[in-house]
Amino acid sequence: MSSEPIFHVALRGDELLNAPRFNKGTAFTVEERKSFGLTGRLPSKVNTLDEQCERAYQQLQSHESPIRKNSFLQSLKSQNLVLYYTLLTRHLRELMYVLPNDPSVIYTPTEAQAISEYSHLFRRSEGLYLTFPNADSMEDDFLEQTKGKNIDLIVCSDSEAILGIGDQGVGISSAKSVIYSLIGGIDPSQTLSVVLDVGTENEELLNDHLYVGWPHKRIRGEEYDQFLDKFVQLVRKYFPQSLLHFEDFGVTNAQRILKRYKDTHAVFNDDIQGTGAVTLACTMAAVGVTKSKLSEQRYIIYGAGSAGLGITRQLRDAIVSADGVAEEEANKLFYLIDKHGLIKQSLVASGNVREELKEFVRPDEEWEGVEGEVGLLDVVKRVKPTVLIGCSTHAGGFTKEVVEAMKEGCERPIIFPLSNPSKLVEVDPKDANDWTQGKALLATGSPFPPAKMPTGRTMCIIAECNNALIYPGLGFGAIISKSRRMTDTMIIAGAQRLASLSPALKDPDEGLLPDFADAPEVNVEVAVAVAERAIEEGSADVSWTKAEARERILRHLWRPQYGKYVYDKEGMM
Ligand SMILES: NC(=O)c1ccc[n+]([C@@H]2O[C@H](COP(=O)([O-])OP(=O)(O)OC[C@H]3O[C@@H](n4cnc5c(N)ncnc54)[C@H](O)[C@@H]3O)[C@@H](O)[C@H]2O)c1
Ligand SMILES: O=C(O)C[C@H](O)C(=O)O
Ligand SMILES: [Mn+2]
Repeated sequence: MSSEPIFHVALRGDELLNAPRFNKGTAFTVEERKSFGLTGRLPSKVNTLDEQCERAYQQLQSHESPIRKNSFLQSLKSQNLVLYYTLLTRHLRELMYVLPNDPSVIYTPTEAQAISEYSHLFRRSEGLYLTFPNADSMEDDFLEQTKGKNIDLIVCSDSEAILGIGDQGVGISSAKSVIYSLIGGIDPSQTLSVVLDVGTENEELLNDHLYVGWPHKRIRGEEYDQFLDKFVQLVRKYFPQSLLHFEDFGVTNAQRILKRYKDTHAVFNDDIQGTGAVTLACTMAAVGVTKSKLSEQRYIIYGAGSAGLGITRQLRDAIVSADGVAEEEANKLFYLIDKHGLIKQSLVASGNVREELKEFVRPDEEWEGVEGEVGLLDVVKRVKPTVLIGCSTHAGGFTKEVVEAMKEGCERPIIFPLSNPSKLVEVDPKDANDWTQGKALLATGSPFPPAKMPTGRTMCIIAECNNALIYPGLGFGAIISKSRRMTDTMIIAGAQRLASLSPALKDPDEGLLPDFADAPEVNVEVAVAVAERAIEEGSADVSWTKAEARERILRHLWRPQYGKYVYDKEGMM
């Protein structure tokens, strides 16, 4: 007999069919139809989940463009969660990764389009919308939405810096939250996605009468901080053991907010820490291929925003802890470039450098002889970096001259153009591969097809260095160990585990990071490493030991399945 779980459910009739978490559609059995008042509400055939999946896949295929497919899946999600996640799980490679001419449907880059067209594609609300003028009712709204739920994970965004496409007013939290369930195995009914609507500077949205967000200029300063703090305190009060994930906040808020709360709750900024972790893993794999150390590299970070600083700090911290280099010495390995050129002393004087970048400022003396701003090509030529990482949103910023200069400076340049979505990539990896005669070690932020090699091996796999390859596991590791903080050391442990799974370490012709199709297994490993570390360092709040982490994680992984329903008026709703 099957070990189908039994659920006690209090909903009946249309209410049950309209609850995506419980709806099974035509898969309700004859018995269930009788006890839940569904016999007359469904056609007679009882389908299996397999048959429903086959039908849903056919319907999905009938939509031609990725954005239509994305909308179809969004509708499916609002109808039947188990079917939605089953379909995604079975077609993970195709829907999450890239086919030759078809970009990822549910994530970057199609999700960027879905967010920018949010108000026009809008059909049904999901999660919690906290809008600035409704701040007075925030606690009631929060409780109304979370009543009876045991929330482990809250993903929030104020949408100021969505990917590289800027201020979108509302959007992203639910797409990031889906990845936690799909790849990380976190039960979707224990997650909450939150839109923090504090207005927008996006004129196009403000002038669009169909815009569904609050049509007002962005709130800033003290009022913004109070609004955000009210929300964070609700999370701490009602779900003290939850993980609070921040996504796509603007550069002036991201680091500041993380710093404010990191010692009082398990908070995580994906663009800073998730990106830092996945890029550290990818760089570790690349230096593994070149048989060198992190501390033996010279790094250019092109774009010193949230991701740029997160990556720099993560790499620096790993150099200090793994290679035993003093922090000040490690800082000197980095050259940060932003829109006004290299971050050096005279730029600080002109007020163009954020406080948090100060430890990475280069001395002016280094650049004597270069007039005005020091550009990327100047730095590449003079410094001969071995690693070039892009998180600038500057499409095409790594020109042929820059890439060729990288190759002149070292045998196997490590080049990661990480800006998303695909159209903002600093260099098409195919070009970088050609311009370096296949010598560059490449990874991108959005999925790209393999590049053809000029000689030797036929294909070069382009690793997808996207935080989604690691944040679900980092999050699960923190949640399962009931950690009250997400510490830097827990993140480094996750990144090291991910690096150890790099296919390129076994065969240098393979990708630097595992394929996204393997992301669920990879994230189990990451979660184990994080939970083990949390227990070891005392951040965890559980009675079990480090040796039990794997078994606990495997036992708690959520995977979509219907189960058998029994009507119970005291049951779930
Ligand atoms: N691959 C990933 O997992 C991942 C994760 C996070 C962010 N990203 C991508 O990285 C990019 C930046 O994201 P963010 O959150 O750091 O945004 P951000 O706004 O915080 O940072 C962007 C920075 O780039 C700078 N910049 C703009 N034009 C530039 C130019 N021509 N030359 C040099 N610097 C320039 C900006 O001044 C800013 O400091 C986005 O495209 C985002 O999608 C990728
Ligand atoms: O959303 C992504 O694809 C990665 C990252 O968080 C980003 O902001 O680009
Ligand atoms: Mn992001």
